[in-house]
Amino acid sequence: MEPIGIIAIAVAILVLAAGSMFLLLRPRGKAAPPPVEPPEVRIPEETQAPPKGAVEDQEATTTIPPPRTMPAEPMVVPPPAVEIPPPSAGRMVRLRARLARSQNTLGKGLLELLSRDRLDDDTWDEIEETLITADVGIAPTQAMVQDLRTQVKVLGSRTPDEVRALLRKELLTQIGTDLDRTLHVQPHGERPAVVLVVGVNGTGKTTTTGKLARSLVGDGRSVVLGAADTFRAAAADQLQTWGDRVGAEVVRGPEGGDPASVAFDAVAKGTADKADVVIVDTAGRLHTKTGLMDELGKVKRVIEKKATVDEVLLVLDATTGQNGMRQAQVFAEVVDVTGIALTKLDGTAKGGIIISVQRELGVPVKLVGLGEGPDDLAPFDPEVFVDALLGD
Ligand SMILES: Nc1nc2c(ncn2[C@@H]2O[C@H](COP(=O)(O)OP(=O)(O)OP(=O)(O)O)[C@@H](O)[C@H]2O)c(=O)[nH]1
Repeated sequence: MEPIGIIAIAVAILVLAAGSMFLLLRPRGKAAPPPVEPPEVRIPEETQAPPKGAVEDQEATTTIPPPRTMPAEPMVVPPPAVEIPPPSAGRMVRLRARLARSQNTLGKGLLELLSRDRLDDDTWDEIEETLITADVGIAPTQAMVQDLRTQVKVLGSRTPDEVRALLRKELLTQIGTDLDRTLHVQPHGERPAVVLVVGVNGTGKTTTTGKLARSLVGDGRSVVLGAADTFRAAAADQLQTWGDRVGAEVVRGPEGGDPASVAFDAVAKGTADKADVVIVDTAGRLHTKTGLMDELGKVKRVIEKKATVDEVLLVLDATTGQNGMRQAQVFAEVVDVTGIALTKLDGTAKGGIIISVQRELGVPVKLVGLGEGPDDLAPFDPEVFVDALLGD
């Protein structure tokens, strides 16, 4: 065969082979490019979020493997920082602006009326009404009007300064400047002084007990608190918070337990710790007079097995007026009240209650509550009070 023939046959074989290879390898139909799958990410078991409902089921099932982490260090909760409260002196001066509403009624109102050129019967009626509205009470109001009438006659024409001096003197006479308003909280040698806090619930009894503890600590005394208001569970917790803040021990009993037993334990603790003062917060429910007498009488008798009750503080809410006064009278008949803590005197126009409560109960107001802040309880100072009412 001619070389040209051989070449032609070889080319033909090559073309045939290439054609059949193309047919074999050609893709069938128009295929889409394969989707690009994201690479699989494996999350370590501990960090996977639990399926919905797994948290609730955790207690009921044992299928959740225990955590593989190292056991955590036990959490140490730092004890609450003990505060150093300010001393009680000068508090009433600091809080005098809180008497603004009583200042408008008793102070400015009376000053304006007494400064009129002619003081006719209508004006004296207005003066009387102002005093009654401020809760001065009927009998003290009549006494005040009588005194003021006499002195105005003596004076004749009056300068504003004279009117102010006249009213200042009269208010101080009615409030009393020579009553013993000191709190009896001196310890007896190794034995602490005991303060019993009584009064209707909601008057601010527990708050006043806590504030008093703060103020005594601020004056450098050591205090033990007795949560003998076992009737209201939250009262003991409330007192605990007050005590914790100033580092005062709080003795409490079971809810609904015997208040006398808590009072006894508190006095025992105060004696053992050589505390200066034990303050006992009582429930003093006004169910019946005999029930109240039994409860408070027992608390007092039990304390007297170990100590003496130096002070029985009656807490009275200044905003409750004559109704509060009637309730206070029941307490005064049941225990020998030695002093009154008049709360919520801030924001009330009824500052005259100081005059009526002292007259009705025959005991001095020793403390006044002038706000919800922890240091808003002040030893009552008649001169600062009257000057705050009359303005400078
Ligand atoms: N504005 C004002 N609020 C006061 C004053 N004293 C107490 N309060 C508030 O009166 C409310 C009642 O006080 P509590 O101390 O819980 O009353 P309580 O008499 O102890 O009540 P019980 O524990 O149920 O006996 C609280 O909101 C106190 O903050 C005060 O002087 N001024």
